[in-house]
Amino acid sequence: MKKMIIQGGNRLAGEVTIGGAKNSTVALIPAAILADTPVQFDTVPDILDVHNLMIILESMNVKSSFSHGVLDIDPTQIVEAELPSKAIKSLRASYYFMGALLGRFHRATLTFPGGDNIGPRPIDQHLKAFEALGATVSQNGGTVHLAAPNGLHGNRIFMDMVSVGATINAILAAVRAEGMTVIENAAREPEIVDLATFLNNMGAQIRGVGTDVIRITGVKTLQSMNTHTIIADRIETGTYLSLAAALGDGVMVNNVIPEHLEAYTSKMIEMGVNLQIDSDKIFVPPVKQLKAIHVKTMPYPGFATDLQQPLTPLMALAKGESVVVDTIYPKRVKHIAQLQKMGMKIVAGDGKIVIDHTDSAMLHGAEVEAGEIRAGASLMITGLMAQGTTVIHQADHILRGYDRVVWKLNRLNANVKIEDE
Ligand SMILES: CC(=O)N[C@H]1[C@@H](OP(=O)(O)OP(=O)(O)OC[C@H]2O[C@@H](n3ccc(=O)[nH]c3=O)[C@H](O)[C@@H]2O)O[C@H](CO)[C@@H](O)[C@@H]1O
Ligand SMILES: C=C(OP(=O)(O)O)C(=O)O
Repeated sequence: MKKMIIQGGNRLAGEVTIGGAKNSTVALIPAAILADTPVQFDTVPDILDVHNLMIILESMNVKSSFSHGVLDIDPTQIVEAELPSKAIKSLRASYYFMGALLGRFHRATLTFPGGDNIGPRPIDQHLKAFEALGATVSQNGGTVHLAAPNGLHGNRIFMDMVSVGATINAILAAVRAEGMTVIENAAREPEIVDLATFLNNMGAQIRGVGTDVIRITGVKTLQSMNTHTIIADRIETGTYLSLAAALGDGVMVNNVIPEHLEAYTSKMIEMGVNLQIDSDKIFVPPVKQLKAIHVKTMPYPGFATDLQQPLTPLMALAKGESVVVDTIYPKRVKHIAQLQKMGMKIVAGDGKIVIDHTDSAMLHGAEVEAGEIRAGASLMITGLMAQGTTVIHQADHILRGYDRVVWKLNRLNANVKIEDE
């Protein structure tokens, strides 16, 4: 495990460039094993999830190399093998190998995935989708066995709830199945559109992504002809927008898709942040006075659950009481006790999180723990705002999803380092 050490109190200024989206990347890498040719991705974020997915690929004799944001994957010599459970458990998205292996070999055996501990994260809708396509599902302790000896056949799948992961897994299993699959009540996140763009460019027939009805006509082969450029990470973007507003003297955030963040930027604007939004970048000027807001997390295009914690330090600066209701993960509260240790006035109860005005002079460095990635992001921003030294233990959670975060922050005039525990 690593720890992040922050000397707080510096004002930040300059430019930061956002990397490729974690939640696209972690679906694209498993999707690569559906190809009959080598594939290449660029603007790949340098995050732990990518390195762990590469370990999983290696176990199947799928060679990959990653340098300067370019990831090459050659799935042409893939073999069926036992997947390394430590790497599988290190991230959530390892469950995409269920859909991808099912699509490729018509069977898969995987241990349950890990990922952020943010309350219950069942995978019943993923399994329901696989069954609808003709797979049998059996579970044995922490292991899931999937088998479709007669192949996969397109079908109608109505998702009981809007799920990013289940929608992606259904796409991965259906893309090479026989016949047509219709996914209803599908999730509409931009990362799903990115995945479908990659697959369609290889010859897949996926229509309707970005709406709640996705139609997939199965194809026999997928062949990559070009490099796929991963979309910008909207959650990383939102994190830098928040920290720029909280302690910036003018920060330009480059490589942004503003349309993916409208629910978030509209809340920042409501708070009084005079964001200057351009086609692919956003300038955050120094902020004078902030108003309290109410936030309710929703599936896309609503306010993302992954952004409630990164916005929390900014809400603490606002005059009055801000309220967060996380409808996706009501138990996503791992940041609260840690932020209290740093002097923030924040409490949870009755299904909501209440953040009261905290003068930045009252925030002080402390020893805290990043219980999960976005809790870690809120501690990191608060540590930058606070006077003194903050040590964030379990910082691997942050490194799991924030591209070259120490380098990016220090270029903005922060004082941050990572050390082994
Ligand atoms: C790798 C990745 O892309 N992770 C994202 C993905 O996670 P993930 O794909 O795991 O999240 P889902 O969209 O599936 O979860 C949404 C809700 O549905 C519930 N549910 C989901 C599946 C299922 O089979 N049964 C079930 O009950 C979940 O408990 C949750 O309350 O979307 C989340 C919600 O936007 C984000 O926080 C994560 O960053
Ligand atoms: C919850 C998250 O990630 P994961 O689904 O990979 O655990 C996140 O990115 O905020």
